[in-house]
Amino acid sequence: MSMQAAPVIEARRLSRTFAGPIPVHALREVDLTVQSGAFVTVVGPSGSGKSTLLQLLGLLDTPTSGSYRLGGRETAQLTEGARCGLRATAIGFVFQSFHLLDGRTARQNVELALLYRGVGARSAAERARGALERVGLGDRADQRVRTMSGGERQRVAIARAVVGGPHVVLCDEPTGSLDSTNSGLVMDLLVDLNRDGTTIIVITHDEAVASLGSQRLAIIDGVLR
Ligand SMILES: Nc1ncnc2c1ncn2[C@@H]1O[C@H](COP(=O)(O)OP(=O)(O)OP(=O)(O)O)[C@@H](O)[C@H]1O
Repeated sequence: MSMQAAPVIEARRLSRTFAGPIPVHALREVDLTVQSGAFVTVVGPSGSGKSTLLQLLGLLDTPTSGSYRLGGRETAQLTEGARCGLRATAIGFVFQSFHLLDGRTARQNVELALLYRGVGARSAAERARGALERVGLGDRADQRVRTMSGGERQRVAIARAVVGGPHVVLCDEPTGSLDSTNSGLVMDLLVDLNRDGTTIIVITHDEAVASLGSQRLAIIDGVLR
């Protein structure tokens, strides 16, 4: 009776080689299928290809070979403009070092994600406030990010990542700059968002974070399994 929806992510034999005197095979024929609502964790040692994988999945880099479908759409032939557009609407990013505008308020940071996509100012302000409430920072919306703790900054970054309703949220070592208390808060929040239906992919060194995954993967020397 039920029809299987297309996976959010479908990578087939995805490879990325960095050219040079000695070429680096950072990713080797990676196959990855992520269904809507999954919580994927990827662990691997330094240099194993984790960031390269996330860059490809986030349309920040293009594969040397292989196919990558995002939200049912093949991405290989997209123009740079179309890639940017798809990245802005389909993907939320959370980085280890937050990548926020420190001189702006929490709300301004979250709003910007919507304004870039052409959402009207008033609607953007409302949705930003809602997203900040969702991460427990409703009362901090007008505080400058510069004056916030690392844990609070990461929650602002998560609000920014989810505010546009992306297909998937990609997290690169989201707890890497946090102490254990704040790591715990951020992990709880990611689990919570996933329960509400957000598809999440996290790359991490942290076994505690990895253990949260419903789909747990490891990458070694560019090979994912
Ligand atoms: N732009 C680049 N040019 C050349 N080599 C690169 C480039 N980016 C990554 N590499 C190489 O590709 C391999 C995988 O790197 P990647 O950053 O994906 O690893 P990682 O698992 O994320 O490592 P870490 O945990 O230390 O961040 C490494 O050998 C790295 O040196």
